[in-house]
Amino acid sequence: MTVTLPSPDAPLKIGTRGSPLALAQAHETRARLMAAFDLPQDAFRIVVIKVTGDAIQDRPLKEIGGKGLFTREIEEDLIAGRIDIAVHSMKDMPTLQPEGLILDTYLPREDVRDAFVAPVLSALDQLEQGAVVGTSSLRRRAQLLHRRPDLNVVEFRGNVQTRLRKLAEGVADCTFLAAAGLNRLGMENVPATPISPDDMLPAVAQGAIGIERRIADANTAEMLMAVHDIHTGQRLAAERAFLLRLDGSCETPIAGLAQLDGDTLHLRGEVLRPDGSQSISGDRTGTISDAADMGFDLADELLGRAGDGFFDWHARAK
Ligand SMILES: NCc1[nH]cc(CCC(=O)O)c1CC(=O)O
Repeated sequence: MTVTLPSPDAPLKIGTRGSPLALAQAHETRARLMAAFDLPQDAFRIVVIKVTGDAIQDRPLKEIGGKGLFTREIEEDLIAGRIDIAVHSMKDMPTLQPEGLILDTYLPREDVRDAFVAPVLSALDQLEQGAVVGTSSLRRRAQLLHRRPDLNVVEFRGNVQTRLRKLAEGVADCTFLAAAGLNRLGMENVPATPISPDDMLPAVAQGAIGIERRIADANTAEMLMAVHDIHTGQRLAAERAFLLRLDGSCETPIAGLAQLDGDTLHLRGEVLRPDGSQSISGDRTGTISDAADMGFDLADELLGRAGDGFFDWHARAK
């Protein structure tokens, strides 16, 4: 099949949220497509789409509830043809997409680690007894409380810039941000120390950008193959299968990371109680062709070890 390339007269419309990080990811996608096909910048149009999750800033996400708070409007525009592709942070994406859409193109993954961000301190163990940690991530909250039950975790919503401002205002002693986000925003000046995945296992798909499209749009599928990163795809296949089997929603503290060593895939996963009182983790090693099965298998093991009742808060929250 020959690809019909976009042009300034018929640009490819790239849908994205309007946060600085989302825009940086859309710009990276455009730059990679421009390079792959030797296209000018105006062969693309970046379309900023307002989503519910960004509009409501004063309430915790779990109170607003509902799935797809950051994606629904974008996916509606994609289905309706108002945009041709949508660019997402893969870690914010549900494991299943709406009918007619597919999310199987991934750009090369950035740093997967979480970073410890504090004006003065450089590591978690330097925090005083009872120190205040700002985060809106259930996973980070549970992982921190598991290690340091004395910490005082407070809700910290908003985009990266908002959280850094709150930190500067002294609302919390420290916060945690994905290193990938800081790198993509070029924020080298932020006092951030990356944490080894051995100490804090990242969210499934952290650091990966995904590009969603209409299944029926064969031309776009062909184009996107030129920017897809196979290794990221193999790692996310394992991680997202793990998440799918656990029925991961935004209400469940889950962590997962797959790493490649040649053709060998190593997957680690963790589930926690939201209050940090229990953490259950495990790992699998296999070949890349078994990626999804490794994810399902590890999830089954952790579910079995967790036993009845472990996920009860999840049922209650629904
Ligand atoms: N939930 C917000 C979100 N979604 C993706 C990233 C960072 C970039 C990435 O992981 O790809 C962030 C911010 C953060 O966790 O600090």
